Amino acid sequence: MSGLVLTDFSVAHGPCDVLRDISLSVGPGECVGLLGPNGAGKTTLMRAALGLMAHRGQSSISAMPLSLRAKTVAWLPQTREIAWPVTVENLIALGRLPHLAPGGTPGDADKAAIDSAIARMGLEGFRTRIATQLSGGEQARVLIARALAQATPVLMVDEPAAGLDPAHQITLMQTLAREADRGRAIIASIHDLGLAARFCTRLVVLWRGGIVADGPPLSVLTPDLLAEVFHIRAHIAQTEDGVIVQPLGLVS
Ligand SMILES: Nc1ncnc2c1ncn2[C@@H]1O[C@H](COP(=O)(O)OP(=O)(O)OP(=O)(O)O)[C@@H](O)[C@H]1O
Repeated sequence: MSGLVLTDFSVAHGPCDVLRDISLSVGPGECVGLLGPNGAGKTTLMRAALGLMAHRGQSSISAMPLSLRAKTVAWLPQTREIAWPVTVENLIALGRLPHLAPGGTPGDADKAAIDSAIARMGLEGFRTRIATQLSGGEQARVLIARALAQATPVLMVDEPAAGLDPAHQITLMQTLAREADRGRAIIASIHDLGLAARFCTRLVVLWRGGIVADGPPLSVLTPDLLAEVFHIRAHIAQTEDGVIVQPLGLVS
């Protein structure tokens, strides 16, 4: 199974580099939480790595031909847009398109992948609902299910927990962690430090155009880093349920 390798990777918006000379490798089995304050470049990094934005340097994914890219990486963008009033099941089935022959229809393996994604996102009762008529959080779960149904070795998701209630946030993060356990490479931008610390195997922090920390959650989320990068202090504890990170207040 493949992952993502970025080498000397830089991205500019206009004349300014948002990201400079980043090197990052994410392999099978890793669930990487991509952290950083607003505007740090998390979305930019993922979109450029996918080949959706111009960049300098190398991305192992953007270098692939389009047909291979669609079989290699599934992408959940930050802006959840459902363009057509299709049923939930048909929308999730779109995740199988890269695997179908031109003009082909879904076979047993495709139907199994769709059913599995529906089950993992708890959407059994929504199959025949019109996707555009769902709540924001329900639509987010449908789009995550579409990405899961794509069954790619790499899953890149931009703030996947945004808009989900606590139970569905935990379900989502458990699902991502399980997908990593099964050998996928997961890259998830995430603002909730508690969810990131508890469910990700590795955290990568973007700040001022570069990676300023990269490693296991407890080694990354130090008081100094939280103060300098996020301007917060937090309670951090290792419990039998995992790492807990609770922001407490601002530091100047
Ligand atoms: N199309 C654009 N044109 C010019 N600047 C842009 C454009 N898109 C993003 N930027 C700038 O690039 C920087 C990085 O944006 P990006 O969306 O990657 O950050 P982010 O870390 O994902 O932020 P957030 O946590 O707020 O979603 C920001 O300063 C943003 O204002």
